[in-house]
Amino acid sequence: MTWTDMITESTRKTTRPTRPSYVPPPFRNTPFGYPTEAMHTGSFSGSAYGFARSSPSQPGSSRRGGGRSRGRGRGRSQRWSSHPANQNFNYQHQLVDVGENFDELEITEDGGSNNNTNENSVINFDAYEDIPVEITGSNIPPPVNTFTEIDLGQGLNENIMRCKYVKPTPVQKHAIPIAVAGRDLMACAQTGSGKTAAFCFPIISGVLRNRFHTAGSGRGRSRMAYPSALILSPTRELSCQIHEEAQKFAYNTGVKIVVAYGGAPIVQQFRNLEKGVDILVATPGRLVDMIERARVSLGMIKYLALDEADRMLDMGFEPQIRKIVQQMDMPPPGERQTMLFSATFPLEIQRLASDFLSNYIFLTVGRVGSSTDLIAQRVELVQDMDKRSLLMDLLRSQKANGIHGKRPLTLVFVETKRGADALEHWLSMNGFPAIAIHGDKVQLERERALKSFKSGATPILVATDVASRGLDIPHVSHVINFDLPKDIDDYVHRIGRTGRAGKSGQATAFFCDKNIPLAKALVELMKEANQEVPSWLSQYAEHSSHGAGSRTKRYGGGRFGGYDLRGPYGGADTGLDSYAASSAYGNAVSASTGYPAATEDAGYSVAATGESYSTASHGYEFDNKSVSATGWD
Ligand SMILES: Nc1ncnc2c1ncn2[C@@H]1O[C@H](COP(=O)(O)OP(=O)(O)OP(=O)(O)O)[C@@H](O)[C@H]1O
Repeated sequence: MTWTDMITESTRKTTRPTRPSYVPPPFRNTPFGYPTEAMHTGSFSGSAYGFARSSPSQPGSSRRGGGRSRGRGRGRSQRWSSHPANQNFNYQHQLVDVGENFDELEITEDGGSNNNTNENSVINFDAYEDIPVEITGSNIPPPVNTFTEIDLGQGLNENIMRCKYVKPTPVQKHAIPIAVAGRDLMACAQTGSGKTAAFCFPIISGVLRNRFHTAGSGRGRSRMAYPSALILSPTRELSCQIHEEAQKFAYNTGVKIVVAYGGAPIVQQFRNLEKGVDILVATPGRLVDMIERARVSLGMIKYLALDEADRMLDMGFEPQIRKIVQQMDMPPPGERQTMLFSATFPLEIQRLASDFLSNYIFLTVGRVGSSTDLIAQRVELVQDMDKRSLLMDLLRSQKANGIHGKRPLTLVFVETKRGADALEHWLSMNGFPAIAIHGDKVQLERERALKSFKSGATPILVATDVASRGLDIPHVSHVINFDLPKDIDDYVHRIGRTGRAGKSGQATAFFCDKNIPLAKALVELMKEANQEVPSWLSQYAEHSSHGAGSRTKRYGGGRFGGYDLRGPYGGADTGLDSYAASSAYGNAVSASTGYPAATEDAGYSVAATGESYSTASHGYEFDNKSVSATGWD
């Protein structure tokens, strides 16, 4: 059985019975399952697509390939091709007809209605042009402006093109070179800004580089699986989404990716593991179960990524996470590479980071915990009893505004599971097709609800916070906080289900008396995202204390936004005390891609590296070499 047969087989036998097979959206409805003739004929060459520019070498960054000698163009391409691992997947590449296999992988039940072919190519890149970037840590690898500047390998580069990812997003520009250089990373970037690829690409590329053995399943008679990468995420749906994304990125490379999450039969997941696994995507609870049953060993883990790490703590997963990372057989920090990603990083997660990460780089793209200004935010003052009629008015008024001939999707967040069921029922009775998703529904119902919403069959999803994090659903044009969350970070993630990948979105919040503790944080957040704040909300904010949702409390006082707890030099023992006092960035790093002058004071970052970044508009300097870094260019 070929690898692609196996992957198709495993996808068919997925524990998610409503999704028998999968084809990544960008590849659907294309004659051969991929968009261009050039791809079909395999006419990419390393020099054309892979390795056009060499990066300045970074001291101390060589552990996992980042410090390998790098040539330019053809020379580097030849080196890559001669790599045994690369020969292996080139060989597979020749044997396997890409188009046929994409046809095999097609999702049939979507009926094409969830087809977002070409969507990535129309991403609004300009939307991120002036995003502020802050980096702390030592020996920071420089950012890139194109994917081809990074030595990700031919197979992955081809898949990036197939996905129509034309340029890296800002977080990808910075995070990918850092991760490819083998460095630990704590990265915070706004919702919908491409964090998934930012950790998937380096992991897949690293797995390919180190692939001298077959994927880690049982050795000898043991049925233990030995993945070399682990991606932890808080919810089942998010784990499934990351799994699908990663499969798309690893298509036809031979990298085996398996997902494990609760609420689905564990036996099927064991079978998937037995077929071999390089990258395991898992929720913490199910993973602990598998480890305790001696079906998964973490002894070979080289890459560990925690997506939405702060949410995992909120959900009470800290004991499981600590168990997985610190008390099992996982290699310690320094021997594995660890990455934490989220759009929000409250203080408690930074403390966890200091236990899990080694000599890490702290990256923030956009202000920590901020919402993107692609989302138009409105807040309506309303009594509890009037919420339903206000919701009805909103839904009626948007009914006419279709996207691509389809009705826009609306995500309505409520506080409780019972509230979700009740609102779903009430909306349905009133002629608004709605479906609910929450933690009391069995997994199959949750998946059906999500699928029906994604496809547009049921254009209103009533959800608890189970759907607030990470889910990437095209065409969500409006997020309504029917009940506001208690915590501002949850608000940020909820509204982040719209306004993704450079597209605009709308968010409406129903504010009632019990939300007064959130007023201050909400006003700060809205102002920062250049939103109009109603005067009544400002008044509430002035009269309320910091309250439960306070950003100041969450992010540690003083500065608005997050900062590196290790201090301005990222904890580096610089021996350069005098530099700490200097604000002139001498021998220090401050990275800002076109940081607006008005906000510059809130966004300093320094690290002692001996390099200097210029904060002059749209430019960097590395070791006196100018590198264009104008956000997206
Ligand atoms: N370089 C790129 N070019 C075009 N589209 C991209 C690129 N990177 C990511 N995307 C698309 O942007 C969307 C959002 O990406 P992703 O889900 O990774 O965001 P995120 O930052 O993880 O969001 P969240 O914080 O909500 O989890 C996805 O549809 C993804 O396919």
